[in-house]
Amino acid sequence: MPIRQLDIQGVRNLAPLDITPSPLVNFIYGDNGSGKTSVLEAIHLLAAGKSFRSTQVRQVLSHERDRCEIRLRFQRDDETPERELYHLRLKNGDHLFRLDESLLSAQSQVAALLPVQVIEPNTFRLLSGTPEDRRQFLDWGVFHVEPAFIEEWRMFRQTLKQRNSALKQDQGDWLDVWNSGFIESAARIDQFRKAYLTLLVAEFRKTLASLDDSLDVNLNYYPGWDRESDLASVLERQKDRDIQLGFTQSGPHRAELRITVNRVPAAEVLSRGQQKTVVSALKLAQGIVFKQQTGTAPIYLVDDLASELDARHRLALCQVLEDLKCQVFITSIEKNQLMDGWAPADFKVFHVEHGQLQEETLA
Ligand SMILES: Nc1ncnc2c1ncn2[C@@H]1O[C@H](COP(=O)(O)OP(=O)(O)OP(=O)(O)O)[C@@H](O)[C@H]1O
Repeated sequence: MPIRQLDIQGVRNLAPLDITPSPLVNFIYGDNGSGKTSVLEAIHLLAAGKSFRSTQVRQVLSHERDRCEIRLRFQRDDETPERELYHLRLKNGDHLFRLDESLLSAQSQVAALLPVQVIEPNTFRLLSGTPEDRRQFLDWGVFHVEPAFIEEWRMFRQTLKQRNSALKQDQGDWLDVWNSGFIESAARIDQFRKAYLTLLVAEFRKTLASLDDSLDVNLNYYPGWDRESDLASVLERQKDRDIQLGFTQSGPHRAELRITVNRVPAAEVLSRGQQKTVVSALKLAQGIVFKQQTGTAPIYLVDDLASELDARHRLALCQVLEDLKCQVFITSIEKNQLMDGWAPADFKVFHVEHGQLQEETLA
């Protein structure tokens, strides 16, 4: 799924840039504050519709400009023609996404075309963050390998909204109207998630072992309701409390991926570096499953590779990325932190200084 050409304008401190990345590994190095992360952030803004470090997209736009523009040409595989994705975002919040000459109505259309995975210094928050963070992680995988999932999820969200609205208006008698659709949709979402998890868990185990074979981490799926009961009985049992609270306490919107070590949440027992290793293994496993199911790998954005990882773990992570034969953009402060002990088969090096990005010619 490589990006063949990348053109960024108006993002943070970056001077307008237009580069032809390697279809495999791209090293980006430079001093603190030079603009390395901003390059990754721009790709993420187009591919995922948001920044991975600011909750407010507005912050990504250069102080000096009223808009940012990101344009890239990508190719799904060698057999398919190149296509162009374009994203325009104005300071007032207006934005658009375009594929070749056609406007796209939903960002999810871009996400489906250009799947990206991010490994960055705050990546460990997947373990310490909210159940919703882990649910979103799980659903990224389901969305990308099961085309029917997004529509099912949209329908479920709609039914949930209507059910919650009935609860808020204390219309308990109406709940049965929504319950059957809610339960059917919940069952389908649960099936999609479980099928995906079977694939993910197997790859996660192998990947974690190749990054660090001393870690023994378990993934447990909680569907969003008491596993011992069926959802219909749970809803019936919780009806009065749901009315009191004004929302539905159980269902696939409450699903979670529990990540534990000896039954204790991994975030409570693992060191920062170990947490980063586990989350990296999860994200790499998602890429491996994605490639198995679709024939092509996602693009990896690895920001500040060295943060929290020693040389051995860095090298192991890079090796998994190389084996996956995916396109990678990796940043680091020191060039040798990137290239020490690892010389991928095909790579380009870019240096960033005060927002200016230059490709280095390799001897
Ligand atoms: N909206 C903005 N407009 C212009 N400049 C900005 C804006 N937001 C941040 N900056 C500046 O742009 C630079 C962004 O740097 P970035 O985070 O990409 O650097 P980096 O090379 O990844 O640094 P580090 O190694 O410290 O993580 C910083 O110097 C920051 O002060």
